[in-house]
Amino acid sequence: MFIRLGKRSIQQFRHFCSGTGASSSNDKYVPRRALLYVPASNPKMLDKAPKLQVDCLVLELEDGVALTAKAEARQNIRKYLDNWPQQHACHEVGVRVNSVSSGLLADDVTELAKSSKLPDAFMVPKIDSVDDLNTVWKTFRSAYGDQRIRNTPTRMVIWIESARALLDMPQILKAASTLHKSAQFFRTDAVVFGSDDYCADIGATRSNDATEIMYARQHFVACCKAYGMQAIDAVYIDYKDVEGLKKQCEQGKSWGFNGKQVIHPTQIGTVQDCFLPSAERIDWATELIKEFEQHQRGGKGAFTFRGHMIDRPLLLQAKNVVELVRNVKK
Ligand SMILES: CC(C)(COP(=O)(O)OP(=O)(O)OC[C@H]1O[C@@H](n2cnc3c(N)ncnc32)[C@H](O)[C@@H]1OP(=O)(O)O)[C@@H](O)C(=O)NCCC(=O)NCCSC(=O)C[C@](C)(O)C(=O)O
Ligand SMILES: [Mg+2]
Repeated sequence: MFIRLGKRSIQQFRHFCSGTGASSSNDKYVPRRALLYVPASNPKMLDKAPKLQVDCLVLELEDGVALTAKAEARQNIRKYLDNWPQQHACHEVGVRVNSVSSGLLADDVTELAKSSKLPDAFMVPKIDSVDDLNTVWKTFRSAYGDQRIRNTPTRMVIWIESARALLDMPQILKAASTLHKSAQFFRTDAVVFGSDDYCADIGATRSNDATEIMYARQHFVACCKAYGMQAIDAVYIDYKDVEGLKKQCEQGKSWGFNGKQVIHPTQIGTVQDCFLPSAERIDWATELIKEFEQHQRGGKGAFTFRGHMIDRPLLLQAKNVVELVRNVKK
């Protein structure tokens, strides 16, 4: 539904991917090429949400909602959960609650827990420390009760938005994985870079070419990938500048990001097209995996494919391409 590829590539792909499916809903790969914020204080935007052809919807309670509108926005999301639309065009509906440091998290979660429905993901901004993560867990346990938040398919997506958090990412991401493994709390499978808050934190001036966050973005990707999590790139706030958005998407993709945050529906197409592998790349991945398997059977670890030396790391990159395309199709 979301991709524009030749019929042949898709058929070739389907054939290739059969049998490589994820084992359970908890392990499922969720495509998050674009994450669109929908401020929950705006009923008109919420009404449109189910039809938006975006990989991931972020029903927003944090900075996209004024302090004076928080209570109403919480109720709007609770009602959205209660009257869960029969169909969504997206792969994931997440709710971005307020941060631990805001002092508003408990009120958010208490209201959301009144609904019997859990969203596909809870999204938690400004995770600054391992302590913040533990507070999130305790807040959810106290509002929902232990049983409702254990072993569910609901994911957690967290935001890194300060210098301290950026440097402490290894500890934070490790703690998120441990919380899932030891307490069966929501699985964290994606991390989002909150570059505007990060710039405010380090005193940088935000620019369209984003040189001020180059180091942070590259460090961020390395940490996400070290812990097996998707890396979601910065918002491009100049939402009418399509060329600038495209350029930043391409840069992020080539650095290893899996997707990008968007604030306006007009940004979705550019971002999702960019983060979808091209037909040539899919062909490369499909053929490479086939050849790798043949060489493995012949006892060879490294071999030449289309003029390049191929070994296991290239195989893993090819498998990422396969998995993304398989999951992007509903
Ligand atoms: C920029 C704004 C104000 C322009 O809003 P607008 O109404 O002036 O735009 P428009 O061009 O007139 O809108 C055209 C149509 O699209 C709709 N529309 C427009 N936007 C949306 C949307 N997001 N979701 C769903 N529908 C949307 C809008 O309702 C309208 O529908 P209509 O033609 O039927 O009248 C608006 O797009 C918006 O509110 N976007 C979300 C802003 C937001 O949530 N920001 C917070 C997240 S980013 C952040 O926190 C930072 C970060 C990550 O944490 C960190 O880097 O630190
Ligand atoms: Mg932020």
